Amino acid sequence: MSLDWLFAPCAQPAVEQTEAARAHQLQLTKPPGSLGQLEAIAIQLASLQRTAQPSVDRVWISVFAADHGVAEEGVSAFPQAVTGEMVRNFASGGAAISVLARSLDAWLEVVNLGTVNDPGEIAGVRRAIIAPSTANFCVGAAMTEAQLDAALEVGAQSVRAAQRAAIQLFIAGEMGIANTTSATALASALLDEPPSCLAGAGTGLDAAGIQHKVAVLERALALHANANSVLEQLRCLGGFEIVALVGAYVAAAQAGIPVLVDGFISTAAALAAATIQPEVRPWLLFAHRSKEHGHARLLIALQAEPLVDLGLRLGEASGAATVVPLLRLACALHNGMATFEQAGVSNAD
Ligand SMILES: Cc1cc2ncn([C@H]3O[C@H](COP(=O)(O)O)[C@@H](O)[C@H]3O)c2cc1C
Ligand SMILES: O=C(O)c1cccnc1
Repeated sequence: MSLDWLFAPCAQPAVEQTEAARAHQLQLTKPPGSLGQLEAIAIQLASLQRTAQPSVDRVWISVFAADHGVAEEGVSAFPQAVTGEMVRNFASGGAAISVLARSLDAWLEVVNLGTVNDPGEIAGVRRAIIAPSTANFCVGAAMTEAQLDAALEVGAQSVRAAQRAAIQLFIAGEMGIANTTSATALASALLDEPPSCLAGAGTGLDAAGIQHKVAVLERALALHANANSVLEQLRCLGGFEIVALVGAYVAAAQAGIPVLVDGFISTAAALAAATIQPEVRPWLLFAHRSKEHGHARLLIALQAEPLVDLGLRLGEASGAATVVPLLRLACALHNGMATFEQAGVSNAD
């Protein structure tokens, strides 16, 4: 499989719609700028959707699930079997993201890229199995080149499915025990910062657990010190679900679909995507600041100002889904408020 598609150009936001939306906001019956980030979101969505009337009624959520070889180093508070068990829970409607997707009337696609405790064929799960797990990246590369290509392609396939459903906003999330270790390794490599500055509690490690995680990460980063392109860093340190997120973000930007990014793991993937192609960056909106320690640092690197900080640290796309109502309200205000002229309200002198 060729990776040529990954370097195909991204869509361009519509500058004229940015200007028109900005001018429109100034006409609405409120002091200029008083709706803060709600104004900025509406303007950004108008530009990305190339319309005077932005909307995020039609939302797509893909959750990519996969297991990690590095779990055998004891870096998570939970056992590896949880990944496969949660795939079943996503599909049967009991997971946080299942409830959020239902409440938002959003499409929910669950994608299994490889779980040790494989739930098999179940309704509502797309099987895109690459291997039961990545390899332990403390011992060797997490995956082969062919597996990297395949995982990127799985993410792009989700975007194509979302495109067929004519969706207006793409969200992706992840599930994979030990994937905060993989995401932290990736963040360390991309930012060239020590893991001690980025590692956090994940599912709930205590201080000693985090110290052990840092030691594991230091070993892994030393082993893969020669990985000096983003794709090589993804291959050596990534997970199948993280690589699928990268593929999805690039494909969404190429397709001209706005993306709402979730928490720490998704943001690490977003940084990888924007490093592969800087033109991905304008298509990304950032939902929330996760409680996971390294997230703030990743957001700074992406010059991203997330909309909320609710102390979330779940993943699964749950933080992004939680913020969709705010995006809908931003659009409703932009499209529905009266202008000074329409309402007969006096504007500033
Ligand atoms: C029941 C359960 C549901 C989850 N949903 C997301 N995660 C989150 O926790 C995992 C990452 O944390 P760590 O690196 O510490 O393993 C990922 O699966 C992530 O999506 C979950 C974790 C658990 C236990
Ligand atoms: O912010 C996240 O994405 C996150 C944090 C902790 C555990 N899982 C995911």
